[in-house]
Amino acid sequence: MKIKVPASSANLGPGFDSIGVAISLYLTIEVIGESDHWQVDHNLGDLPSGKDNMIVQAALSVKPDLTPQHLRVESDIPLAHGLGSSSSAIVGGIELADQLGQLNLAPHEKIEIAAQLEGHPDNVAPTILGSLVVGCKVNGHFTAVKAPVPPFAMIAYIPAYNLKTSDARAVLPKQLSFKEAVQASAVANTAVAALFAQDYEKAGELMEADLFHERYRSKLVPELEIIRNVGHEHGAVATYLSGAGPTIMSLVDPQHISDFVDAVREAGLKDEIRRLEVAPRGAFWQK
Ligand SMILES: Nc1ncnc2c1ncn2[C@@H]1O[C@H](COP(=O)(O)OP(=O)(O)O)[C@@H](O)[C@H]1O
Ligand SMILES: N[C@@H](CCOP(=O)(O)O)C(=O)O
Repeated sequence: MKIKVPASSANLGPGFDSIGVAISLYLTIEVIGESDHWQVDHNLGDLPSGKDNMIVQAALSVKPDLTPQHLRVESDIPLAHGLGSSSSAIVGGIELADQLGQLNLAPHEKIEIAAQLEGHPDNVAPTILGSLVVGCKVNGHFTAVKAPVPPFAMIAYIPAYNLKTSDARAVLPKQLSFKEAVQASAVANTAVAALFAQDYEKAGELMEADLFHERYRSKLVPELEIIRNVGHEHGAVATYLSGAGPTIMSLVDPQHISDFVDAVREAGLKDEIRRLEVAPRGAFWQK
């Protein structure tokens, strides 16, 4: 049995800690069988291979008495690159506990557990539900709503360097003034309204008008402004910092993909560019 868990791209500009979209790169967890200790064989460098692996930790946080398993983990989600690898690991662990422990958790219960572990729902909610999701914490619990998926190609520029989410959060201010907070939230609210109205001209402008995080993080990811400017001339409806970065995501009119990619190259950016798809389905099991 295998669990397949999609990646995710969070924030979409002003939806900081709130909006995310599931992406068609996958973490795969294969259950080989019971063992006398937790064993995680993986292709992910020096990540833990035992009980201290994040997937196992998430599973045990749901069901501490789970029988240890031998797992084989493969992933095409780059680590510490703003594509939600840690959220996919957490969601994978919750799915594992749900299946092995026959817990029959409902999607909203999985979101609650995963968002508590991750601290915010923007990656975990789409990773569980699939497609584009808006969520928040309210009255002490997490809530999430699916939104229409924009009909554009998701073109990711994936810099070679890593950026840990914790490092990219450390550059954010502790406080915003009341005036700034009102303006930042007004931009986010209107962006969400435009996404639901499927008015992508307005949505694109608003997705590029974030005031919560990108202006503080752009010094860590200087490619953001370059690609955003290229996008304005070459068919992108919006370019945003994917999660905490360093991946930069552009929503591009499918007719303009090669023009856009050529222009990014002409701007001197040499790292990986990938066309990704929105994953319509969240984490699932297969035989
Ligand atoms: N499959 C996995 N198994 C165990 N730990 C993982 C896995 N995927 C990610 N992680 C942990 O999450 C960290 C990356 O999380 P983070 O800095 O939030 O970046 P991102 O979620 O954007 O990839 C990795 O360094 C590792 O500690
Ligand atoms: N809202 C978070 C999202 C982090 O996503 P990740 O993919 O970088 O883990 C943030 O912007 O810090």
